[in-house]
Amino acid sequence: MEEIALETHNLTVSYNRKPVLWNVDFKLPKGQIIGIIGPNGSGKTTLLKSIMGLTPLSSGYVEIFGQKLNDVRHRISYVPQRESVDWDFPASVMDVVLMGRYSPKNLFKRIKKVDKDIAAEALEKVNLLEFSNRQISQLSGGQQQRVFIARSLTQNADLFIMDEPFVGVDAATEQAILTLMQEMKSKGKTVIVVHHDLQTAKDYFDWIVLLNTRLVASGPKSEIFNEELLQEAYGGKLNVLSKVGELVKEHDFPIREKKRK
Ligand SMILES: Nc1ncnc2c1ncn2[C@@H]1O[C@H](COP(=O)(O)OP(=O)(O)OP(=O)(O)O)[C@@H](O)[C@H]1O
Repeated sequence: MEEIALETHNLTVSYNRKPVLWNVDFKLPKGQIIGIIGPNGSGKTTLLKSIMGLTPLSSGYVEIFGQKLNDVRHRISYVPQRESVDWDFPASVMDVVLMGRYSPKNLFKRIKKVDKDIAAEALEKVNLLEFSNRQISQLSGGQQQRVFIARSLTQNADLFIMDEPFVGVDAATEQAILTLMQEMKSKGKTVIVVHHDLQTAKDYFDWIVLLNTRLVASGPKSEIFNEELLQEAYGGKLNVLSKVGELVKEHDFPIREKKRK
């Protein structure tokens, strides 16, 4: 593999002694858009939290750009799941985006004009500049999601980690977020996204990690979208996703991609 952005080694995480991630071991390439996919409760959010040091590991370790989290924290931007945020705190949209300009090392820095310009530019990118002074609690769900992405953009990170950024957003916002991800990729950034929708995963990501408590597979999407692996990850739930057969057929990537070239 080319350069590695992130690797986990025998990662096990338990809640109340019940493992929700079991011996998860993978390496993710730099400069790609990576989807973490799996059914409800398969440990996707827990995986992101353990990468970010927000949940204790039972065993194993994580390396980011070959280093420990604390040495590279300033190079990572994390956008949590929208439901996990308390949206009632009193802060304007601009305040929230400006938070991206602080880091644990400079918590008390003074915000300068350049920071405000960067924040305004990020808000412009997510089409929310006109809402700068609005209280964050007075935005729609999709708009709140975009504010968090704007905050993430101001951090000048090399690795972006996002938990379900497409949930509850309209088609235009979904497209805007995808475009931003592509832009990040074109600048050599790595984007890791938790995503639950198999149907769209095939279009959105370059690389897929299939998770169901343990690692089912990790690889370029052309290698991952086959019925056997999807069955392994989704098991009986695949019957619910009635179109999975079509999905696999439709997803004859190697042939299609070759034709396109
Ligand atoms: N703080 C917690 N305490 C106890 N159990 C938890 C906690 N957080 C998550 N779990 C459990 O761990 C398992 C994995 O949860 P996680 O949120 O990581 O899954 P997920 O794949 O992100 O799910 P979804 O697609 O539904 O968001 C689930 O069974 C969940 O109930």
